[in-house]
Amino acid sequence: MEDSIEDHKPSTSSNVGKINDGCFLVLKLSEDDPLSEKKMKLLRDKGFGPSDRVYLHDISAPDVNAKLDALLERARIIHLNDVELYFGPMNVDTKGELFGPCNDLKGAAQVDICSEENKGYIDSLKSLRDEIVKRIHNFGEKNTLKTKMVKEASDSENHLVQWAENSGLKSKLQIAYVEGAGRGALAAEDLGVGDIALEIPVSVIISEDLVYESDMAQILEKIDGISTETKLLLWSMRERHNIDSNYKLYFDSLPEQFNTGLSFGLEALMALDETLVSDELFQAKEHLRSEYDELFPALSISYPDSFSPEYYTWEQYLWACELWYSNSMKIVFPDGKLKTCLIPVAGFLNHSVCPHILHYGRADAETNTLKFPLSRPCKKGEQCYLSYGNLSSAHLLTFYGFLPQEPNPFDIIPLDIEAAPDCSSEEGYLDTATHMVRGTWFSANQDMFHYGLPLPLLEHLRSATNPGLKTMTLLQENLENEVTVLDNIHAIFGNMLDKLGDSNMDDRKNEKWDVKLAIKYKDLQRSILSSILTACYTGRVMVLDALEKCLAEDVRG
Ligand SMILES: C[S@@+](CC[C@H](N)C(=O)[O-])C[C@H]1O[C@@H](n2cnc3c(N)ncnc32)[C@H](O)[C@@H]1O
Repeated sequence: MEDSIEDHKPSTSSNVGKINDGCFLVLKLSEDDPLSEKKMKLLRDKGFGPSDRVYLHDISAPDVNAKLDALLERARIIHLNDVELYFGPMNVDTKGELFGPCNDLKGAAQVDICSEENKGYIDSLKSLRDEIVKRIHNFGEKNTLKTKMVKEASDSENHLVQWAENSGLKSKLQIAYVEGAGRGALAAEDLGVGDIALEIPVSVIISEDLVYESDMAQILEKIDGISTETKLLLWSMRERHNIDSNYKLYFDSLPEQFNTGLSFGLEALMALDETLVSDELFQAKEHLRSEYDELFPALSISYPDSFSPEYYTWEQYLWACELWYSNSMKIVFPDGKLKTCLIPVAGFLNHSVCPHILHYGRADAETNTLKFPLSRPCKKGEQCYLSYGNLSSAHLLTFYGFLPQEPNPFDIIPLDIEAAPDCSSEEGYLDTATHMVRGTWFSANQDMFHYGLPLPLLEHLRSATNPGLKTMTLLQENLENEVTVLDNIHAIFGNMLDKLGDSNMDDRKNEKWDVKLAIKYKDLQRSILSSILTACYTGRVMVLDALEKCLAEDVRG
């Protein structure tokens, strides 16, 4: 899984403070946040200062909602990542709506964390906390994915859980086979915000330490420039066949085949032609093949005892790559080191765009365990989802071999346009060289001058087409410019859609898992592009209507 630590580390420094005039909550934007300047601008636009306080004595029952709205709005802005920041202001400026489900949850969870740190002002904090939990609950109700259990866990999963429990695992989850995702973890009881779904002893986690303790370490040290990840990969290729391995039950529980994009056959690759994922997949596979060729057969010839040729075929190398790409997590250990790990039992957690578990990734030094706390409730029997990070469907397809069921706000289509020199604009967030679009269904603003399209892109093209024009006005020159901008966007994305070809020509009867997935991905990309074209079309109708009115008024004088 992705860099869980970076993804899940709150970018705030949040605090509960006390001075003479009372006890207060502060949500500060971290100075280390690379997006701090843009976020600061957004905070200012919304009327917030850099470190506003919310005094707890101000929070009386009827008032709690207004206070919480302000805190949440602040928290949401602080938690924006670059993609959300690019699209976000459009949502917030118009309706004060969500930036995205995960961001909203992060905002709420972060505010909630503050409340637990304080001993005084219990009533105020309690009412604030209750309201937050209520909102998280409502949010969860709207974002529940139905899981169909296919069958109960088999011996290999049960043995693994038993082994981990013998080493101290505490689990409130039940492993089972779920429809469309292999194994998954279901809540064994009703779980609430803050409950620990899993607590995993560090002793069962597979990390680089095991490589250093093995006989391979000395050989691997001699290889120039070899990464820790490759060392782990090579170690796991042999360890999976070691009948005396301490991790035998873990390796026994892994699938024989991973079915990620890296294993796509020719037909599936052809079906992906002209999609965003095509190049990414091709390059990833080329890269892995050249890495493999650099190491083998040389290592097996020089050290046949440690790198037996039967365990180090290309197919097995690819299997290990898929294992590490789809199952590893980055964890900060009690010694403070960030390590890429395989985590038995936690590896059964599936991903969701709207997950239950967001904040994990730092082992607890006191208990020497890794905890997976819930950021939103999960009812008994419901599947408990983890966030693998803010990942696009292209990435999930390539490295994990699935596409999320829910709309994914990180499914963006990038557009490389040089930023026009004069398009820095008054809006801090617009001075970007990388523009992008995503499905217009994520946009809260489909009105004139927005059309559900990203404002930075529109502003860029407006300025590039007619520099110095006062945009977003109902004046003739501006409206004519607007038509040109919409036509340009339509041409760019219409061309991309054409390249994807006719969906009726896709081989939908094909039974192969990879071809099916490839076609599903292509359909997704088509629907994003179609939504952009529809936005341009309806936008054009709106603008022409306004232009007609404008010209009629001019004629009337
Ligand atoms: C860390 S493992 C999770 C456990 C996995 N389901 C299993 O049976 O081992 C990651 C893999 O689970 C599957 N997966 C995760 N989330 C999924 C989802 N939302 N839908 C379908 N498959 C998913 C993908 O095959 C992915 O490569």
